[in-house]
Amino acid sequence: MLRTEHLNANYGMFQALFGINFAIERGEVVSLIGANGAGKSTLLRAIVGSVPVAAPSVLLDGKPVGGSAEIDQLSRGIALVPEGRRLFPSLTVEENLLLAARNGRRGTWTPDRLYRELPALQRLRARPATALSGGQQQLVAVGRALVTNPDFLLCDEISLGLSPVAVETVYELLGTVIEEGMAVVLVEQNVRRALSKSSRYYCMLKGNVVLEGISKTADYARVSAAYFGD
Ligand SMILES: Nc1ncnc2c1ncn2[C@@H]1O[C@H](COP(=O)(O)OP(=O)(O)OP(=O)(O)O)[C@@H](O)[C@H]1O
Repeated sequence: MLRTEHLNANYGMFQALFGINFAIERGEVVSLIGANGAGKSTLLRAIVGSVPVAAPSVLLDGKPVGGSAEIDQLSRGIALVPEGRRLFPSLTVEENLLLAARNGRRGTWTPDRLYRELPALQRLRARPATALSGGQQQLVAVGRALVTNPDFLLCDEISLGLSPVAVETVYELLGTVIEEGMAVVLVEQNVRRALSKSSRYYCMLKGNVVLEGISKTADYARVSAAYFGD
């Protein structure tokens, strides 16, 4: 299990997270919803170590892993697909994937497997990553995390700004990943999609978790009130 315990996070003097208790079991799909600025990205960044936190507040299987660099979290099986993708612009699709694979763990996800799952990506492998469409770049961004073979895949707004067809392709890939037992955290702007793809959800507001529950039985009126802080 990956969890945070009373996690606080600051950007300088500004406190972005207040005592967050969040947990995800191996193989589980959990969504994280909330308005802009609620702290969803900060929570994911804190888990992978790109926002500093007190070491005991992020725990993997009961052991503190907070405060480590992102590359150390990859070796522990925690990978982030960051908001805005952040591909290396000077590298090709293939180079982006190979670099990630080298920093991650060995497993069933390799660049070749990814090309088999996504033949369109195979044809683009020699292109600079930034010469791709938004949807294609998002597939590379998800692929880059997948080839590190994580147990926990943290996805930050992977459907933002994509065409409906591109969103479908990205979620099809995630579907395969989930079926094979990888745990996924989904930060999603689209609340309906978030709830339909996850078994549990957390709703954040102003750096706090204000509501959590089972996605299937979520009461939309309550979720909406928590989301907007009514
Ligand atoms: N690098 C940073 N420096 C200072 N403040 C930041 C930084 N990144 C985020 N914040 C602030 O932290 C708070 C939480 O932001 P965060 O990006 O985690 O929210 P979010 O829920 O992911 O929203 P969004 O959907 O807009 O990404 C916001 O008030 C934001 O302005």
